[in-house]
Amino acid sequence: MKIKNVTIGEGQPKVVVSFTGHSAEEVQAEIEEAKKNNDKFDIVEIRSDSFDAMNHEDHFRLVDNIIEEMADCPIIYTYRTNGEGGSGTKSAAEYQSLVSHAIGNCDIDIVDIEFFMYEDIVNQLIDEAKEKGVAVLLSQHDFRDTPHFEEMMATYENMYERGGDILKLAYQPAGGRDVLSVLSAVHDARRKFNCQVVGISMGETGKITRVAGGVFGSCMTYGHLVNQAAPGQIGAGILKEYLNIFEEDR
Ligand SMILES: O=C1C[C@@](O)(C(=O)O)C[C@@H](O)[C@@H]1O
Repeated sequence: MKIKNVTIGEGQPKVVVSFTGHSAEEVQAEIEEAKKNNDKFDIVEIRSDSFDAMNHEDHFRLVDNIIEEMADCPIIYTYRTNGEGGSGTKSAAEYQSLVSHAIGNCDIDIVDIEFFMYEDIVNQLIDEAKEKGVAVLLSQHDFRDTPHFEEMMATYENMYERGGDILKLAYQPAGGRDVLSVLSAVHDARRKFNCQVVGISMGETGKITRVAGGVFGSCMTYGHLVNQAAPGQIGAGILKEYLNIFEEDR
């Protein structure tokens, strides 16, 4: 999948940096940091749940500002609800209206849609994204637990059948076995479904999935430039260095 100059699913997993600034000033600091370090990441994720205290106009003024400043980079628009570990407190209807506006009016490349949001909302957003040519990233997060392998595979399969271009699962592990299950699910899903997959195990125990997930088929890995967006996220510069280890002998 080629977006701008980035081919997702080829070579190293692509490094996504999450922008989580809560104000115009914090976002500006992130933009400056990103411009100084543009060799350390491939894709920008706008975590718009950070703009929850703003009105609609201010929310999208900041989104458009990031898109304009980071114009060379593929952009993911994400509104992460607090049920899935984000800071978003909007109702389902407001979630739909924000994500739908981003798809219809902003120059985004990928939209993150929470797969376990109401089915009709998810279906409508998927249809709108397809119509607009915006890639659909279907996601599920659990900051407390990791499901069994079979359940993860069923979720990947459902996401695939509903039209996801990128399928992403992120879970908190209780121990090493859970981390292995996530990697196994990534491995099998990548081979079974004709689309891109991501599997993240969070926290310290899960950090291995952020650096070595590509070996098993994960196409992207999330890091940060300024503030961590999730437990276990690694700074983008360090992440790139680790990813290079897997290319050393080539
Ligand atoms: O889904 C993800 C992955 C993530 O939760 C992480 O663990 O790095 C961070 C989020 O910003 C992003 O939307």
